[in-house]
Amino acid sequence: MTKKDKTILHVTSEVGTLKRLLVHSPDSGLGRVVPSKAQDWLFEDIVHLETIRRKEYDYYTKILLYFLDPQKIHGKLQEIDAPDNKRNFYKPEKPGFFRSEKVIELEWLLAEVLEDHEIRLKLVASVCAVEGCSYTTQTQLLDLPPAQLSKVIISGTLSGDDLLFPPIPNFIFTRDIGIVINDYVLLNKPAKKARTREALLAKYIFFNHPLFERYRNNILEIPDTFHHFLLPRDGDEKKVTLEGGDVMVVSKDHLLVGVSERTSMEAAHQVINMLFEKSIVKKITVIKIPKKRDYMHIDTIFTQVKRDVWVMLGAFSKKVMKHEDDDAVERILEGGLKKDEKIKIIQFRKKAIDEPKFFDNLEELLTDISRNDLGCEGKIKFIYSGNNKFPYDTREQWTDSCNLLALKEGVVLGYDRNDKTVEAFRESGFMVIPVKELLEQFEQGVIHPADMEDTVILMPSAELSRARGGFHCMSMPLLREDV
Ligand SMILES: NC(=O)NCCC[C@H](N)C(=O)O
Repeated sequence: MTKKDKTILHVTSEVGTLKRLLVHSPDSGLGRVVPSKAQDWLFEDIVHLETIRRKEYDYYTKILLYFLDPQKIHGKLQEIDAPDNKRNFYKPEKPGFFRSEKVIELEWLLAEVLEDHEIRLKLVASVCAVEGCSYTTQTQLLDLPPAQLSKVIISGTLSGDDLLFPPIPNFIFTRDIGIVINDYVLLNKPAKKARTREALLAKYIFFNHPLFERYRNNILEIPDTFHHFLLPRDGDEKKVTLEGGDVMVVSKDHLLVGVSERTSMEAAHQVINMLFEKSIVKKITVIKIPKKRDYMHIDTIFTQVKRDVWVMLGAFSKKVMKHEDDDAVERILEGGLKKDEKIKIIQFRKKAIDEPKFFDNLEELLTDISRNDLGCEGKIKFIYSGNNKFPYDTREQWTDSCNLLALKEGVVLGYDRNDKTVEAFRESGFMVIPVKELLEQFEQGVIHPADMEDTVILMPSAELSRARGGFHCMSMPLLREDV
């Protein structure tokens, strides 16, 4: 990979036109998750590998390339997907791989990092230590060529069905390995053991790949506290865990940090100290959400669509849900929610850190961001999961109705299964188009990505949604145009 473009990392918003991102397409490890282990590996179910790749994720790759690196794909779709080509376009180890410097596949980056002998020694030793491999396995791994080694380290599989260590099926959720904040990268510390190897690989890639050479001093890591090592019980409260789904850059001066099932209060505290000390942002808002599998990270309950449009779960809204039993709703909203099931929002400013500002609900915060950080003047629009109707609100949030990826302002990718949320988008004036149809129109030159506005692109999702993440999770933006 070359460094043709000067700016590699720069993200100052959630909605500026996406120019470069890190992704990882489902590797063979996903096809080896067994039912009794699915939950340990943070999947809701086992998935069908061929379907998740060919019928689902490949569309994501195609649409990303069309928006970010069109010369790789425009006019070539028929040939790319011809059965004779055996999906080689999507496979990093094959000569026909798409090799885009805009839509960057992690397996390919890792292979390039592993070309350096010294790094290969260190990384193989680290992976083997984490996974408890034998010395013989470690030696065997060192003999592999870089592309094959990269594949083995990610999938856990040497060849055929020879499994050396567990797969890391959640590596497709590249959002959770790190987050670009302005010109910095904040590396993550996963809460779940199943995601430990992902963090290790991300660390080696950012610290060693030539692509990020100019940014080595801009890589931020948050350490564990000694309280956590020394105090078995109270130490837990001091545990530092942080996953990218809990971090959102909403403007160049303002960062949101979720405190959730995955991101600890101690991590939020460290992020605040570090980012203020280095003057990376001026304002950090901590959003404490219930520690619940349903919500996992803040990006599972809201994401941004446009400067003045957000999609969110109504449960964290000030509005009463459009529920058939209004009394029950009143009870739930006023008394029914346990204390730790409520959302808490506290905003810190660098210049007056001792005077935090509190927000009562999510809409209040998001409205404040749209108006005061992004300069919107009109009405701020909220689109609710499941059109705010019970039980579709919760059902669709579970299948990532709130976890959308903005390719540019107003043009978002979401799952096709979230019918009521899609209905809400339509009612708010958005166009809705299935990805297959859109790709055909791109190929025929009927539409161009640059001309698209206010559109939800519907992506096939039967298998992907079982992994419990949407396109926001499946992306780590490296470069976005400023809004
Ligand atoms: N940012 C996100 O919300 N990521 C989704 C991660 C899903 C994955 N199965 C996990 O539980 O970690």
